[in-house]
Formats: sequence, structure tokens, C-alpha cells
Amino acid sequence: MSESAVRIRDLVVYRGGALVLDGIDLDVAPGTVTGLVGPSGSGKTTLLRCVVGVQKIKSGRVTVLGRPAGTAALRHEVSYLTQSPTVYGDLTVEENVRHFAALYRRSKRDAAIVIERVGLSPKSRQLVRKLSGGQQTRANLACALVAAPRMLVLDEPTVGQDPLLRRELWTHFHNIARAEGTTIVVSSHVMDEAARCDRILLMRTGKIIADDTPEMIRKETQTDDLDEAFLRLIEAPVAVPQV
Ligand SMILES: Nc1ncnc2c1ncn2[C@@H]1O[C@H](COP(=O)(O)OP(=O)(O)OP(=O)(O)O)[C@@H](O)[C@H]1O
Repeated sequence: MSESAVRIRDLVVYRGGALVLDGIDLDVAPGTVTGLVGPSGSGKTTLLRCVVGVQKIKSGRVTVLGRPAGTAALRHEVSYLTQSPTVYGDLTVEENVRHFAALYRRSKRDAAIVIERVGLSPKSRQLVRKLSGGQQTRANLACALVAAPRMLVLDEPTVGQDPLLRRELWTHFHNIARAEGTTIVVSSHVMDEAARCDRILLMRTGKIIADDTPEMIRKETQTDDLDEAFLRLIEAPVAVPQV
């Protein structure tokens, strides 16, 4: 078996004095698309932050592409799309993406390709601050994609996007996973997106309570409706250890 792209062991994180990740163990295979779902506040963003190496952890180990998460050597290998855009509002879409392209030694042509991919070619020369929220998210995504990293960590990348564009973006995520071996870990609140993942991790109060393919999650919860499947899993009683 090939080495895991992400390997997490007994990860514990506190934020603001509260336990937010409660002993997470996880292996993610290279070239796969893994979806992170769960109620608001269940710890999805915190887990993504740990993978990127920007989260202070209490204990445990997070290894990404064979190195400790956050090490300098990973800076060019891992792209992180946060929920709030990090693009420069006073630069155009094209200037922003070219800036990131230059940082990662990619060409202007690479920049143009990803701008097209996220459907922003018609807005390429527009200042980012004059774009809609959904368009700004796409500009941000273009900056993450242009790096052509080995690992993409995406926190709700399709918020505010229309269904057609969401479908195109998801097709693109799968294409780069398959063709380039990019490992993608993506959080989402949208169930039809979760259904497109190779594997789903369902979080509840800092723990992974389900970890399977969408098909198996449907089968085990005896419903074809993934929304309903997650509700059943989330509302299931928490097992209390026998003493
Ligand atoms: N900057 C912070 N300081 C203190 N606590 C925080 C901070 N950010 C998040 N938390 C807490 O950590 C917990 C997990 O938050 P996290 O953002 O990981 O959840 P999430 O599952 O990504 O939620 P959402 O779906 O709403 O984005 C929450 O209880 C939240 O209140």
C-alpha cells in the first residue's frame, strides 16, 4: 500500500479553553477526494487547520506527505483555501492569480487556465473587491489551484456558487485527483457534494463518528437520502463506555 498522504494519530486540540478535537485518528490515501461534513462547530475547520499546520495542538501527531504538518518543506506542496478570501481586494483577479502563480513558479498561461476553470475569465480584469462574495471565493480558489499542489485543503470551496458551477468545480477536483494524484480534503455543508467524495468523514463534537463511502453510509443508515443518513448518525445516542 502506498504511504498515506495524511496520517493523524490521537490528535487533541483545545480552542478557547474548550476541547475541540477529541483524539482523532485518520489516514488519507493519496489521490483521493475526502469530504468532511458535520454540524456547525463540530471541528471541521479545526481539523483542516491541523492538516495545514496552522493550528496549535495539545497532543498527537499530524503527518502530511511524510512530513510533520506545517513544516517549511510542505509550503509549496499544500494549498489551503480558507472560508474567508485571502486575495487582495485592490488587485484584479488576473493580478492576484498571477501573483500566486509566480510564487509557485507557474506561468501566466497556468494563471489564465485556472481563471477559466473557476469561471472567472469574463471578470479577469476586474478588481476583486468589486466582485460578489461567490466570485471572490472563486478568485481565492483559483489562487489555491494555480499552485498545482500535491495536496489541496479546501474549507467550503463552493459556498455561494450556483449548481452548474459547483458541478464543474467538483468534476475538476476529481480530474486533478485522478490525473495528477492530488490529494483533496474538503469540508462541505452541501450533501450532493458530499455524495461526490470518494470517502466521507462525519464529525460530531470533535470526533469522527462515521468514515465510509457515500454508498456505504446510505446502506448502513438504510436511507438513500444522504441528508437523512447524516441526521440519523448525528442523532444516534453516544456510546457510553462500560465500567
Ligand atoms: N478562534 C477561535 N477561538 C476559540 N474557539 C474557536 C475559534 N474558532 C473556532 N472555535 C471553536 O472551535 C469549535 C470548532 O470550530 P470549527 O470552526 O472547527 O467548526 P466547524 O465544524 O468548521 O464549523 P462550521 O461548519 O460552522 O464552519 C467551535 O466550538 C468553535 O466555537
